[in-house]
Amino acid sequence: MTAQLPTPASPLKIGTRGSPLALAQAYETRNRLMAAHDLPDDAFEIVVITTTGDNRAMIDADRPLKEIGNKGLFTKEIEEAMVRRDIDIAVHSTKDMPTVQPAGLILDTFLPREDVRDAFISPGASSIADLVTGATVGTSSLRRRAQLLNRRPDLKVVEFRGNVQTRLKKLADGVAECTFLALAGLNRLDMADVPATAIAPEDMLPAIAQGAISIERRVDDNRTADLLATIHDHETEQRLNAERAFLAALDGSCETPIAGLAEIDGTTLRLRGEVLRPDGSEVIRDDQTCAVEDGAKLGREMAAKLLAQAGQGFFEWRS
Ligand SMILES: NCc1[nH]cc(CCC(=O)O)c1CC(=O)O
Repeated sequence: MTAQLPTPASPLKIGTRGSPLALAQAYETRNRLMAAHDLPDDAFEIVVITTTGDNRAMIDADRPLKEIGNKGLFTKEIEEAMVRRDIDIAVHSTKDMPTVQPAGLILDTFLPREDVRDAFISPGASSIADLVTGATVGTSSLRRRAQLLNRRPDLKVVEFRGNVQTRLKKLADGVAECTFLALAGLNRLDMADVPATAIAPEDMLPAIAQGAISIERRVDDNRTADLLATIHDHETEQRLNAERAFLAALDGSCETPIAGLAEIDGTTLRLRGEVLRPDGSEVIRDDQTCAVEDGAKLGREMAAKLLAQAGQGFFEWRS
Protein backbone atom coordinates (compact mmCIF):
# COMPACT_ATOMS: atom_id res chain seq x y z
CA MET A 1 0.00 0.00 0.00
CA THR A 2 1.30 3.39 -0.93
CA ALA A 3 -0.97 5.47 1.30
CA GLN A 4 0.74 7.81 3.67
CA LEU A 5 1.03 6.04 7.00
CA PRO A 6 0.62 7.86 10.32
CA THR A 7 3.83 8.66 12.20
CA PRO A 8 4.63 9.79 15.76
CA ALA A 9 4.97 13.32 14.33
CA SER A 10 1.61 13.07 12.58
CA PRO A 11 -0.39 10.44 14.46
CA LEU A 12 -3.80 9.06 13.51
CA LYS A 13 -6.20 10.40 16.12
CA ILE A 14 -8.71 7.88 17.41
CA GLY A 15 -11.78 9.34 19.13
CA THR A 16 -13.69 7.37 21.75
CA ARG A 17 -15.92 7.73 24.76
CA GLY A 18 -14.21 7.18 28.08
CA SER A 19 -15.99 4.09 29.48
CA PRO A 20 -13.80 1.02 30.06
CA LEU A 21 -15.58 -0.82 27.21
CA ALA A 22 -15.22 2.10 24.79
CA LEU A 23 -11.51 2.38 25.64
CA ALA A 24 -10.96 -1.38 25.21
CA GLN A 25 -12.54 -1.12 21.74
CA ALA A 26 -10.42 1.88 20.80
CA TYR A 27 -7.25 0.05 21.88
CA GLU A 28 -8.31 -3.07 19.99
CA THR A 29 -8.69 -0.95 16.86
CA ARG A 30 -5.32 0.70 17.42
CA ASN A 31 -3.63 -2.67 18.00
CA ARG A 32 -5.10 -4.11 14.81
CA LEU A 33 -3.89 -1.07 12.84
CA MET A 34 -0.43 -1.31 14.42
CA ALA A 35 -0.19 -5.00 13.45
CA ALA A 36 -1.59 -4.53 9.93
CA HIS A 37 0.82 -1.71 9.08
CA ASP A 38 3.75 -2.57 11.35
CA LEU A 39 3.48 0.77 13.15
CA PRO A 40 4.59 1.82 16.65
CA ASP A 41 1.92 2.71 19.22
CA ASP A 42 2.89 6.40 19.15
CA ALA A 43 1.78 6.61 15.53
CA PHE A 44 -1.68 6.72 17.12
CA GLU A 45 -3.30 8.98 19.67
CA ILE A 46 -6.37 7.92 21.66
CA VAL A 47 -8.57 10.98 22.21
CA VAL A 48 -11.22 10.57 24.94
CA ILE A 49 -14.32 12.67 24.32
CA THR A 50 -17.06 13.20 26.87
CA THR A 51 -20.46 13.42 25.19
CA THR A 52 -23.64 15.21 26.25
CA GLY A 53 -25.12 11.75 26.76
CA ASP A 54 -22.34 10.80 29.20
CA ASN A 55 -22.85 14.00 31.18
CA ARG A 56 -26.62 13.76 31.35
CA ALA A 57 -26.45 10.06 32.14
CA MET A 58 -24.20 10.88 35.09
CA ILE A 59 -26.42 13.65 36.42
CA ASP A 60 -29.63 11.65 36.00
CA ALA A 61 -28.17 8.31 37.02
CA ASP A 62 -31.54 6.73 37.81
CA ARG A 63 -33.59 8.00 34.90
CA PRO A 64 -34.25 5.61 32.05
CA LEU A 65 -31.92 6.40 29.16
CA LYS A 66 -34.81 6.79 26.75
CA GLU A 67 -35.96 9.83 28.74
CA ILE A 68 -32.50 11.40 28.60
CA GLY A 69 -32.31 11.53 24.83
CA ASN A 70 -31.74 9.62 21.65
CA LYS A 71 -28.67 7.68 20.67
CA GLY A 72 -27.17 10.67 18.87
CA LEU A 73 -26.43 12.27 22.24
CA PHE A 74 -23.64 9.77 22.81
CA THR A 75 -21.95 10.46 19.47
CA LYS A 76 -22.61 14.16 18.76
CA GLU A 77 -19.41 15.62 20.24
CA ILE A 78 -17.31 12.80 18.77
CA GLU A 79 -18.73 13.40 15.30
CA GLU A 80 -18.27 17.17 15.63
CA ALA A 81 -14.62 16.62 16.56
CA MET A 82 -14.18 14.50 13.44
CA VAL A 83 -15.73 17.12 11.18
CA ARG A 84 -13.37 19.72 12.76
CA ARG A 85 -10.46 17.32 12.06
CA ASP A 86 -9.56 17.13 15.74
CA ILE A 87 -9.82 13.36 15.36
CA ASP A 88 -9.54 11.12 12.27
CA ILE A 89 -11.61 8.10 13.22
CA ALA A 90 -14.14 7.18 15.90
CA VAL A 91 -14.59 3.68 17.30
CA HIS A 92 -18.14 2.61 18.16
CA SER A 93 -20.28 -0.27 19.36
CA THR A 94 -22.37 -0.55 16.21
CA LYS A 95 -25.45 -1.54 18.16
CA ASP A 96 -25.52 1.91 19.75
CA MET A 97 -25.27 3.70 16.40
CA PRO A 98 -28.08 5.23 14.36
CA THR A 99 -28.48 3.66 10.90
CA VAL A 100 -27.74 7.01 9.22
CA GLN A 101 -24.60 9.10 9.87
CA PRO A 102 -24.33 12.91 9.69
CA ALA A 103 -23.38 14.47 6.35
CA GLY A 104 -19.68 14.07 5.58
CA LEU A 105 -19.18 11.00 7.81
CA ILE A 106 -19.37 7.31 6.99
CA LEU A 107 -19.47 4.13 9.09
CA ASP A 108 -18.12 1.46 6.77
CA THR A 109 -15.30 -0.38 8.54
CA PHE A 110 -16.22 -3.38 10.68
CA LEU A 111 -13.90 -5.44 12.84
CA PRO A 112 -14.44 -9.22 13.01
CA ARG A 113 -17.55 -9.71 15.12
CA GLU A 114 -17.34 -10.93 18.71
CA ASP A 115 -19.84 -13.31 20.33
CA VAL A 116 -23.32 -11.98 19.49
CA ARG A 117 -25.12 -13.57 22.44
CA ASP A 118 -26.51 -12.05 25.58
CA ALA A 119 -25.28 -13.41 28.89
CA PHE A 120 -27.35 -14.23 31.96
CA ILE A 121 -25.63 -13.08 35.14
CA SER A 122 -26.84 -13.98 38.60
CA PRO A 123 -25.18 -14.81 41.91
CA GLY A 124 -28.03 -17.24 42.73
CA ALA A 125 -29.96 -18.52 39.72
CA SER A 126 -28.47 -20.50 36.84
CA SER A 127 -30.91 -19.50 34.09
CA ILE A 128 -34.05 -17.48 33.34
CA ALA A 129 -36.14 -20.60 33.91
CA ASP A 130 -34.49 -21.04 37.31
CA LEU A 131 -35.68 -17.63 38.61
CA VAL A 132 -38.37 -17.83 41.31
CA THR A 133 -41.82 -16.44 40.56
CA GLY A 134 -41.83 -12.65 40.80
CA ALA A 135 -38.05 -12.37 40.84
CA THR A 136 -36.51 -8.94 40.22
CA VAL A 137 -34.50 -8.53 37.03
CA GLY A 138 -32.24 -5.55 36.37
CA THR A 139 -31.94 -4.21 32.84
CA SER A 140 -32.20 -0.88 31.06
CA SER A 141 -32.67 -2.48 27.67
CA LEU A 142 -36.20 -2.24 26.26
CA ARG A 143 -35.49 -5.26 24.10
CA ARG A 144 -34.33 -7.50 26.92
CA ARG A 145 -37.19 -6.28 29.11
CA ALA A 146 -39.82 -7.09 26.46
CA GLN A 147 -38.25 -10.46 25.63
CA LEU A 148 -38.12 -11.45 29.30
CA LEU A 149 -41.67 -10.37 30.06
CA ASN A 150 -42.84 -12.26 26.98
CA ARG A 151 -41.47 -15.50 28.43
CA ARG A 152 -41.97 -14.72 32.10
CA PRO A 153 -44.76 -12.15 32.68
CA ASP A 154 -44.34 -12.72 36.43
CA LEU A 155 -40.90 -11.11 36.56
CA LYS A 156 -40.39 -7.62 37.93
CA VAL A 157 -38.06 -5.53 35.79
CA VAL A 158 -36.12 -2.67 37.39
CA GLU A 159 -34.04 -0.01 35.64
CA PHE A 160 -30.36 -1.02 35.68
CA ARG A 161 -28.23 1.56 33.98
CA GLY A 162 -24.57 2.40 33.79
CA ASN A 163 -21.50 0.70 32.42
CA VAL A 164 -20.70 -2.96 32.92
CA GLN A 165 -18.86 -2.36 36.20
CA THR A 166 -21.70 -0.28 37.66
CA ARG A 167 -24.26 -2.92 36.79
CA LEU A 168 -22.23 -5.72 38.33
CA LYS A 169 -21.90 -3.63 41.50
CA LYS A 170 -25.69 -3.19 41.67
CA LEU A 171 -26.09 -6.95 41.33
CA ALA A 172 -23.62 -7.55 44.14
CA ASP A 173 -25.58 -5.02 46.26
CA GLY A 174 -28.73 -7.10 45.80
CA VAL A 175 -30.70 -4.53 43.79
CA ALA A 176 -31.83 -7.37 41.49
CA GLU A 177 -31.50 -11.14 41.32
CA CYS A 178 -30.02 -11.18 37.84
CA THR A 179 -28.99 -8.98 34.97
CA PHE A 180 -28.07 -9.35 31.32
CA LEU A 181 -25.02 -8.15 29.43
CA ALA A 182 -23.70 -8.64 25.94
CA LEU A 183 -21.06 -11.38 26.10
CA ALA A 184 -18.97 -9.32 23.69
CA GLY A 185 -18.59 -6.59 26.29
CA LEU A 186 -17.48 -9.03 28.99
CA ASN A 187 -15.02 -10.69 26.63
CA ARG A 188 -13.53 -7.39 25.50
CA LEU A 189 -13.09 -6.30 29.11
CA ASP A 190 -11.38 -9.61 29.93
CA MET A 191 -14.05 -10.34 32.49
CA ALA A 192 -14.21 -14.08 31.91
CA ASP A 193 -14.28 -14.45 35.70
CA VAL A 194 -17.81 -13.00 35.89
CA PRO A 195 -20.24 -15.93 36.26
CA ALA A 196 -22.06 -15.44 32.96
CA THR A 197 -24.14 -18.00 31.05
CA ALA A 198 -24.52 -17.50 27.31
CA ILE A 199 -28.13 -17.40 26.12
CA ALA A 200 -28.89 -19.04 22.78
CA PRO A 201 -30.32 -16.66 20.12
CA GLU A 202 -33.38 -18.94 20.05
CA ASP A 203 -34.10 -17.94 23.64
CA MET A 204 -33.12 -14.27 23.42
CA LEU A 205 -32.47 -12.85 19.98
CA PRO A 206 -29.67 -10.26 20.33
CA ALA A 207 -29.81 -6.57 19.47
CA ILE A 208 -29.10 -5.56 15.90
CA ALA A 209 -25.30 -5.41 15.44
CA GLN A 210 -24.53 -6.77 18.90
CA GLY A 211 -20.84 -7.62 19.28
CA ALA A 212 -19.71 -5.61 16.25
CA ILE A 213 -17.19 -2.77 16.54
CA SER A 214 -17.34 -0.27 13.71
CA ILE A 215 -15.18 2.66 12.72
CA GLU A 216 -16.46 6.00 11.48
CA ARG A 217 -14.40 8.40 9.35
CA ARG A 218 -14.76 11.43 7.08
CA VAL A 219 -16.17 10.38 3.69
CA ASP A 220 -13.46 12.27 1.78
CA ASP A 221 -10.54 11.02 3.90
CA ASN A 222 -9.03 8.58 1.42
CA ARG A 223 -5.80 8.15 3.33
CA THR A 224 -7.72 6.87 6.35
CA ALA A 225 -10.01 4.74 4.15
CA ASP A 226 -6.95 2.91 2.74
CA LEU A 227 -5.55 2.43 6.23
CA LEU A 228 -8.82 0.98 7.55
CA ALA A 229 -9.36 -1.35 4.58
CA THR A 230 -6.70 -3.70 6.00
CA ILE A 231 -8.60 -4.36 9.25
CA HIS A 232 -12.10 -4.52 7.72
CA ASP A 233 -14.06 -7.77 7.97
CA HIS A 234 -16.26 -8.32 4.92
CA GLU A 235 -18.44 -11.06 6.42
CA THR A 236 -19.30 -8.88 9.41
CA GLU A 237 -20.23 -6.09 7.00
CA GLN A 238 -22.54 -8.42 5.03
CA ARG A 239 -24.27 -9.55 8.23
CA LEU A 240 -24.68 -5.99 9.48
CA ASN A 241 -25.99 -4.83 6.10
CA ALA A 242 -28.89 -7.23 6.51
CA GLU A 243 -29.49 -6.42 10.19
CA ARG A 244 -29.21 -2.65 9.79
CA ALA A 245 -31.46 -2.62 6.70
CA PHE A 246 -34.06 -4.45 8.81
CA LEU A 247 -33.65 -1.89 11.61
CA ALA A 248 -33.73 1.12 9.29
CA ALA A 249 -36.88 -0.08 7.52
CA LEU A 250 -38.60 -0.55 10.88
CA ASP A 251 -37.71 3.04 11.67
CA GLY A 252 -36.37 1.72 14.94
CA SER A 253 -36.07 4.43 17.51
CA CYS A 254 -34.38 3.55 20.77
CA GLU A 255 -37.90 3.17 22.17
CA THR A 256 -38.81 0.25 19.95
CA PRO A 257 -37.94 -3.24 21.16
CA ILE A 258 -36.36 -4.83 18.09
CA ALA A 259 -34.01 -7.79 17.81
CA GLY A 260 -32.26 -9.31 14.83
CA LEU A 261 -29.41 -11.55 13.82
CA ALA A 262 -27.87 -12.41 10.45
CA GLU A 263 -25.57 -15.41 10.08
CA ILE A 264 -23.68 -16.62 7.04
CA ASP A 265 -23.10 -20.22 6.02
CA GLY A 266 -21.25 -20.45 2.73
CA THR A 267 -23.22 -18.42 0.20
CA THR A 268 -26.41 -18.36 2.28
CA LEU A 269 -27.44 -15.67 4.74
CA ARG A 270 -30.01 -16.43 7.42
CA LEU A 271 -31.82 -13.49 8.98
CA ARG A 272 -33.94 -13.73 12.09
CA GLY A 273 -35.86 -10.65 13.19
CA GLU A 274 -38.41 -9.75 15.82
CA VAL A 275 -40.39 -6.80 17.11
CA LEU A 276 -42.10 -6.74 20.47
CA ARG A 277 -44.54 -4.69 22.42
CA PRO A 278 -42.58 -3.08 25.27
CA ASP A 279 -44.63 -4.92 27.90
CA GLY A 280 -43.79 -8.22 26.23
CA SER A 281 -47.46 -9.05 25.61
CA GLU A 282 -46.85 -9.67 21.92
CA VAL A 283 -43.92 -10.68 19.74
CA ILE A 284 -43.80 -10.94 15.97
CA ARG A 285 -40.88 -12.74 14.39
CA ASP A 286 -39.56 -14.12 11.15
CA ASP A 287 -36.70 -16.35 10.01
CA GLN A 288 -35.62 -16.40 6.34
CA THR A 289 -32.63 -17.17 4.15
CA CYS A 290 -31.29 -15.60 0.96
CA ALA A 291 -28.09 -15.31 -1.08
CA VAL A 292 -25.43 -13.44 0.91
CA GLU A 293 -25.46 -10.43 -1.44
CA ASP A 294 -29.25 -10.00 -1.00
CA GLY A 295 -29.09 -9.53 2.78
CA ALA A 296 -30.10 -5.86 2.82
CA LYS A 297 -33.05 -6.58 0.53
CA LEU A 298 -34.18 -9.41 2.81
CA GLY A 299 -33.82 -7.07 5.80
CA ARG A 300 -36.14 -4.51 4.18
CA GLU A 301 -38.63 -7.18 3.10
CA MET A 302 -38.71 -8.77 6.53
CA ALA A 303 -39.30 -5.39 8.14
CA ALA A 304 -42.20 -4.67 5.77
CA LYS A 305 -43.69 -8.09 6.48
CA LEU A 306 -43.46 -7.69 10.25
CA LEU A 307 -44.87 -4.16 10.08
CA ALA A 308 -47.83 -5.40 8.05
CA GLN A 309 -48.36 -8.26 10.49
CA ALA A 310 -48.12 -5.95 13.47
CA GLY A 311 -50.77 -3.71 12.01
CA GLN A 312 -52.03 -0.44 13.35
CA GLY A 313 -51.73 0.00 17.05
CA PHE A 314 -48.69 -2.19 17.65
CA PHE A 315 -46.36 0.80 17.76
CA GLU A 316 -48.92 3.29 19.00
CA TRP A 317 -47.45 3.51 22.49
CA ARG A 318 -44.56 5.34 20.79
CA SER A 319 -46.94 8.36 20.97
N1 LIG B 1 -25.87 -0.45 25.09
C1 LIG B 1 -24.61 -0.58 25.77
C2 LIG B 1 -23.68 -1.49 25.07
N2 LIG B 1 -23.23 -1.22 23.82
C3 LIG B 1 -22.45 -2.26 23.42
C4 LIG B 1 -22.39 -3.18 24.44
C5 LIG B 1 -21.67 -4.47 24.41
C6 LIG B 1 -20.76 -4.71 23.25
C7 LIG B 1 -21.44 -4.96 21.94
O1 LIG B 1 -22.59 -5.43 21.86
O2 LIG B 1 -20.77 -4.72 20.91
C8 LIG B 1 -23.15 -2.70 25.50
C9 LIG B 1 -23.37 -3.31 26.82
C10 LIG B 1 -24.39 -4.42 26.87
O3 LIG B 1 -25.37 -4.43 26.10
O4 LIG B 1 -24.25 -5.29 27.72
